Amino acid sequence: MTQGYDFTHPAKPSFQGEKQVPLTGLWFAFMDFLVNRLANYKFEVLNMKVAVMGAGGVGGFYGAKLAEAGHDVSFIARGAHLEAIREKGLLIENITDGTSQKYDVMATEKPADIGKVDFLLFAVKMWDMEAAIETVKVVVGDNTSILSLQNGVIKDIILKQRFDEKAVLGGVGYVATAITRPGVVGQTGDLQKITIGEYDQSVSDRVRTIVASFASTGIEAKASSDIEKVLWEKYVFLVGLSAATAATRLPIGILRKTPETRQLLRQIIAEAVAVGRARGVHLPEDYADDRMRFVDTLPDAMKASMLHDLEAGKPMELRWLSGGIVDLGREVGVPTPANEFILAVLAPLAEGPAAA
Ligand SMILES: NC(=O)C1=CN([C@@H]2O[C@H](COP(=O)(O)OP(=O)(O)OC[C@H]3O[C@@H](n4cnc5c(N)ncnc54)[C@H](OP(=O)(O)O)[C@@H]3O)[C@@H](O)[C@H]2O)C=CC1
Ligand SMILES: CC(C)(CO)C(=O)C(=O)O
Repeated sequence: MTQGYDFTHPAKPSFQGEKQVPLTGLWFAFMDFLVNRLANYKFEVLNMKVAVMGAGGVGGFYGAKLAEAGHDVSFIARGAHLEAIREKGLLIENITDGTSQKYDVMATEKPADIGKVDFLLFAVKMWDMEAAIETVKVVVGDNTSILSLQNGVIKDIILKQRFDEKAVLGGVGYVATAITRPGVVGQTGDLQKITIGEYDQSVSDRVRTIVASFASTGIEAKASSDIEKVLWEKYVFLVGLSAATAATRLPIGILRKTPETRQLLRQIIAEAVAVGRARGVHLPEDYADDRMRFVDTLPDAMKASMLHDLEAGKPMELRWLSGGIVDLGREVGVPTPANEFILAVLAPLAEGPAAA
């Protein structure tokens, strides 16, 4: 089955570039302009066979949207959540406005039941990643595209090592979701964005298909010709938000107005920006200040998912967030003392309280 998508949809996908540094920025702005022109033509979006590894906050949400867009989606889930999805379907509930939508989807703990897919969406917590890769290998064939919406940049380094590098797309999801009870993914607020792109900076049909599919469901979907930069834009912010909220067990409101914690947050972000720049990522030199202005727009009560995990007695993604910046910084000789401090303070709880 094929579907034609109308790019006059209100949630029209955007292919415009992010704020760029001069010269390199001009090149990427030009590339994104071309993509934008291309995207204004209708094209056939093939129906894809999709597997979603991890039916939690992110996998459940974005996977359900792919089903809504008409794709054949199967979820790999486990435990009580799997049983509930099988019995009653997957419910996406907006906690803020009370709306909900039920999706009758296929769910299994045995990926072999699904067979080879066109598209694999990868969305488990980082501490589950290696085991999940082993489990899900069976759905990956020669023509399978793989997109991880996990946080950070380490996820794609791992995926490129474990699968064909060309299969891996870069992508970033902005949404605030969690499993609120078995079978139910709760979304807070109305933030729902996604940006994806090819690592070789080309504009492929698979990127256009996935962007158009998400856009058709109302998600603010974009393609980028500099996906590495897009990943780092979220990474530097999230490393700061995770570190500051988890280390203090406080939401962002009080942290950003207390001078000492505001300064710590800015330093964590500035170190991450310096690491990214030293690795060739096109982040502006003053990007930490840009991110602090963004931090000032967040709701007072907002906490990063890492603090939610800490409060729920789960492990944390500390070693891939703060720890990732420390490791990636060491590789290029950039000191990261504030990130090292956070890593040390939270490390005893990183594997969960049971390990402490
Ligand atoms: N939640 C959010 O708002 C956002 C999260 N992210 C990132 O997305 C990634 C996923 O986070 P999130 O969706 O919140 O995580 P969740 O814990 O909500 O979902 C992950 C799901 O995957 C399941 N799972 C893990 N391993 C397997 C396996 N081998 N077989 C079957 N199921 C498995 C987990 O089961 P179980 O519970 O039994 O472990 C859980 O249901 C993280 O990297 C996170 O940082 C990015 C943007 C926003
Ligand atoms: C900040 C947020 C909610 C944005 O998507 C996030 O990714 C997280 O807390 O892990």
